Amino acid sequence: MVVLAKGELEQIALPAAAPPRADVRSVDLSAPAGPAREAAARALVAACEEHGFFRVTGHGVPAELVRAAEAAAAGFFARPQGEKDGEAPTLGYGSKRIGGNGDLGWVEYLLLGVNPAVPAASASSSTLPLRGLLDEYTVAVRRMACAVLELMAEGLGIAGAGDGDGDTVLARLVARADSDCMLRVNHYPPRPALNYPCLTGFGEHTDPQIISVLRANGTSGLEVALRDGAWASVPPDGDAFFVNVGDTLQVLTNGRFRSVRHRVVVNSEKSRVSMIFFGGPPPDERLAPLPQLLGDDGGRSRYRDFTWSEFKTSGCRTRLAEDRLSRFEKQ
Ligand SMILES: C=C1C[C@]23C[C@@]1(O)CC[C@H]2[C@@]12CC[C@H](O)[C@@](C)(C(=O)O1)[C@H]2[C@@H]3C(=O)O
Ligand SMILES: O=C(O)CCC(=O)C(=O)O
Ligand SMILES: [Fe+2]
Repeated sequence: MVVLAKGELEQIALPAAAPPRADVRSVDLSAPAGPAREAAARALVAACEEHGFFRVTGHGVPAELVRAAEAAAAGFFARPQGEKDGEAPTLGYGSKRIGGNGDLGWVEYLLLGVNPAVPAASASSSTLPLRGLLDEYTVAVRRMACAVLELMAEGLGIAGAGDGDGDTVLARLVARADSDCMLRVNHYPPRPALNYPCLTGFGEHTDPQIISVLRANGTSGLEVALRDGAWASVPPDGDAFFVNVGDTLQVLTNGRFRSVRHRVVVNSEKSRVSMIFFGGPPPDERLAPLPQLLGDDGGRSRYRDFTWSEFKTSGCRTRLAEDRLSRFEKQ
């Protein structure tokens, strides 16, 4: 349940709007080596440059695992409020407050680190099955995120830039044992019967990490900002995965890829459950445009170097909608 205090509803009310449908590009991760894979890699790069957003097909994540994780999450959100609140320390349960700087949304959520020291130890007997399924789901989606980054490296012509262990430079940033990855499960209850036609579910923002892999239960609500700033709605698709370019990937590509601004609007009678994997780098990783990608800009980097923990610390002080990269841009 999401309970808003007097005055808070006005903060998240939105005017009725039906943005046009986004033209979401599809990338087939299962394309066989050769011309088909080269075409998929080119399509991926074009989508990241143009929109910072695309759909992934041929992803290899078992549908049964997705359904089971989503059903277990929906079951958790249906529990009594007191039980859910009790899982704040173990499952990162929260409601209506996003981050610590006053952002509100018509949402309740779970927010989990992907590399906790002893994952199952923090789960109670009643949340153990949910925790186990979310862990299994995360492993599968993280693998997919790395496969997307491998294909991306091929499309960018930097696939030989690994250290010989098979992973390319981009995939390795998310694959390492100490990579700072997270899983978020959001539940947007149906829009309440009020005077407002639309509510902010999750306010507009860009994701700070390298890559986000999102899926939802076939309920609409996700919108992406186009280059001209206009919103476009992402058609609901219960079977697909969507990928967002994050701020860090914008930096690594020296601004060639676009960290996509997105939001969730609640105007549906159906509840929306989404699961998002955020692939972030290890805390001490120094981030800067990849040298191989500086060519197009005459060798000039648009961003100053920073570590992921520096970026995270500075980002945690910002409101959701703020541009977190501007302070790292070179003049
Ligand atoms: C307002 C905030 C919530 C957020 C941390 C921040 O200070 C700014 C970035 C927000 C965001 C957006 C993407 C992810 O949902 C998230 C977990 C993340 O890494 O950055 C959230 C943060 C959060 O909810 O704590
Ligand atoms: O719940 C969604 O569909 C998107 C949420 C989102 O953008 C986020 O959690 O960062
Ligand atoms: Fe997001």
